[in-house]
Amino acid sequence: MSSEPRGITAADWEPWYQALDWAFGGIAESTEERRLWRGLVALDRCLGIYDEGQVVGTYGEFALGLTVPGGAVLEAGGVTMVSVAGTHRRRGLLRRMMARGLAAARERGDVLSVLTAAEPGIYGRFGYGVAARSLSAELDKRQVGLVNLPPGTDEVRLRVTTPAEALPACEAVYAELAGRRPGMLERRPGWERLGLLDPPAERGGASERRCVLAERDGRVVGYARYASRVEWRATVPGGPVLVKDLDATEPAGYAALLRYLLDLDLTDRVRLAGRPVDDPLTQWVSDVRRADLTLRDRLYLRPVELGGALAGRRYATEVDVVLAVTDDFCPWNSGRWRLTGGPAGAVCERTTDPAELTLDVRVLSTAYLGDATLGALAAAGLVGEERAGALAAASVAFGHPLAPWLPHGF
Ligand SMILES: CC(=O)SCCNC(=O)CCNC(=O)[C@H](O)C(C)(C)COP(=O)(O)OP(=O)(O)OC[C@H]1O[C@@H](n2cnc3c(N)ncnc32)[C@H](O)[C@@H]1OP(=O)(O)O
Repeated sequence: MSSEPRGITAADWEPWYQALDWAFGGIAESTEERRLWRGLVALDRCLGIYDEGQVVGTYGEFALGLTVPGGAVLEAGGVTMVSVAGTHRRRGLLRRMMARGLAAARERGDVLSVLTAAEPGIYGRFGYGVAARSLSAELDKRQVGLVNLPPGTDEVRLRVTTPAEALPACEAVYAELAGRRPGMLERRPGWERLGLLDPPAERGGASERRCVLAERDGRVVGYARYASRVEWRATVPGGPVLVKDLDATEPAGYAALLRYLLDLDLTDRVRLAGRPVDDPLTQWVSDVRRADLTLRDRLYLRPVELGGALAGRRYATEVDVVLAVTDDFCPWNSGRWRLTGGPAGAVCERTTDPAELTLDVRVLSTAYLGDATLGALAAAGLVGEERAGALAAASVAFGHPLAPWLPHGF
């Protein structure tokens, strides 16, 4: 076996993807979805490991642009389609593919690498930290209502249409949000089609997806894509409203959409997944205990070039701090860095000055978009403070008013 990863070509794709499918125990996706991912993946970044002509390892990447605090969009490789054949596991094949992938990302000039993990235990050893978590909720309509809705909610006009017809308006809303909230992905060509995926075989008895648009003063200010599954128990109707996407550029639009989803007849609950952890619905539900909120890991991130990553975002307050970072997997990032910056921009350069905060790259990754504060990470024993006061100042500077959010998987 040649255990060295190599690039693949279009001709390698089918057997390569078949190996991925087997390693996952069946990906169970529609032809339409498979075609979409094939069109979006950066084939020239995909790697395979072969044993006597058989694919035994796969690694793919999307070319993404990720919003960071302050609104800049940084180049980020989105690691995906990672697998090793059951016959070849725990021999270091994944480790080799990750090392090769990150070395190529560095050569290309990517600043960040991101992924969503099949299992949380896999990627920490490669320097990835959970940079954005997500919330799911199930609102029992008999127990949970909405209170304290924002002014203007009653002026919002709602219009139900198809996801295809509404797509341009939805994309405009998405683009506005993506510029504001860290963790969101810039909409590059082709990704808008994610919103249209609705294969009948994957509906699980639910309706075809619909789209409801929220309009105020003639402008679309939000949308929800949803399906419902009406379940009759004898003569009593019930069942969930399944919310796929819910995005709005202003609170009134968001509230009106949520109220509409809760008011749909013949259903008894509303299920939302992959929401931001600071979702406004947590402020509006009348009974937060019965909203069944669950927190999950969502976006994993690591810097490819630490200096570029820290200089690429902005900071809530002025900051001047020397970070001593360990990075065993990408040793070019290890060492001491002076970060100087604030709301207008930042510089991050190597320094020989004494360390003020010490931390591993994985911990820095968790604080990078503002999901966890450096203070909270220090309280967990993961950040060391060598200069009194450095932690509190840096912790505030790294924060962001909106929690980071990855609205959809990749
Ligand atoms: C971004 C994505 O695509 S996520 C999808 C990941 N893929 C899957 O889950 C598909 C099913 N699983 C697999 O294909 C394989 O088990 C993989 C890809 C997860 C791991 O591949 P392997 O070649 O066995 O990993 P490798 O031998 O390089 O192990 C590297 C390290 O990760 C650890 N590791 C591997 N898989 C797991 C896991 N599922 N959970 C926790 N730790 C893991 C190994 O123990 C090893 O630890 P060490 O560094 O302390 O020695």
